[in-house]
Amino acid sequence: MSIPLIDLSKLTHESESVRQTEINALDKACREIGFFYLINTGIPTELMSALMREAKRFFNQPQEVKNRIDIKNSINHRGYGNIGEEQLDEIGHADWKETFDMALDFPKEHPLVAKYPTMYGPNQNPSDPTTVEVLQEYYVQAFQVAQTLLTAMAQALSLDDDFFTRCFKDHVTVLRMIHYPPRPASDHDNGAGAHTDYGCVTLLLQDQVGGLQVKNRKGEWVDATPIADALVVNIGDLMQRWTNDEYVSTAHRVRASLPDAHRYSFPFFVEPDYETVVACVPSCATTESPAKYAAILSGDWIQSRFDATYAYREKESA
Ligand SMILES: O=C(O)CCC(=O)C(=O)O
Ligand SMILES: [Fe+2]
Repeated sequence: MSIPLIDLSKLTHESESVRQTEINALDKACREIGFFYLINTGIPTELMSALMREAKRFFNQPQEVKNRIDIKNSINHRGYGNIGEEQLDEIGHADWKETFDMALDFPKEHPLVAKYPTMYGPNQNPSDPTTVEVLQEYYVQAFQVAQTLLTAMAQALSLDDDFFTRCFKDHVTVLRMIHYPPRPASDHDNGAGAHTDYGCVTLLLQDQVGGLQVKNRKGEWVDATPIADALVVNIGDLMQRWTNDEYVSTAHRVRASLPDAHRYSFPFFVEPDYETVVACVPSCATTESPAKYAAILSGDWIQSRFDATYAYREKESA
């Protein structure tokens, strides 16, 4: 099974038939593999290149500079994560990668920060203002793409257009930069262990190095070969649960770079407001196939997944 291609510009096309054909293709991809390439996203190529450039500059800094914004010093999961910090595959090795996470910046006085301090709050920004500017601009543009996609998914599922997007007022969507450094030839090749994503959807920008693999229904690992300017989109566990398993959250992994290659990627984890009640969407439950999961708060779910994969959070909660 190969990974299908969806054209974002067609999802809002003025021609009803073009639009409907693409929405159907999107729906099929979400049901059958839970992964697709997204082209014509509207995100300028220059912005993608700028993000790549800033990531290289950021990760290239001395270790002690990066450690000043260590994610371990942040209770709301923002900032720099060193190699070995995260282990996505619960039974394998820690991941061979370093990361930087940012999300919406909520001032300390905001009531949601007091209520959910581990999810809301300030970012830990890189010291270079250009890096911060590029990250923020990309966050805004990627969020627009997410809104268009979520609207099309609502249409595909015969829901109100804003069924999903209305849950994104105080959302906890995360933009992450990842650097997979060259690994010693003798070491394990676990760039990112096999896992599913926790949230609604993930929009991934990757460079041309390759390494991302997706598990198909037969259990075979299929390469998500990079396509220039395209995003790789996948369904997360929360969306699978929301749609009563109609849309599938599929396992994927990253084989670590070769001893001489650096890889950079940028997942954008689209996650709704903490207090979004995730209960089976009406069109996904029938008398033959009733709702399988109890309603939960989106934030409670995401939080429980973080705690399982981050060493420092495990220690805190232990
Ligand atoms: O780097 C990649 O290509 C994928 C990363 C990923 O799957 C994740 O961070 O959830
Ligand atoms: Fe992932």
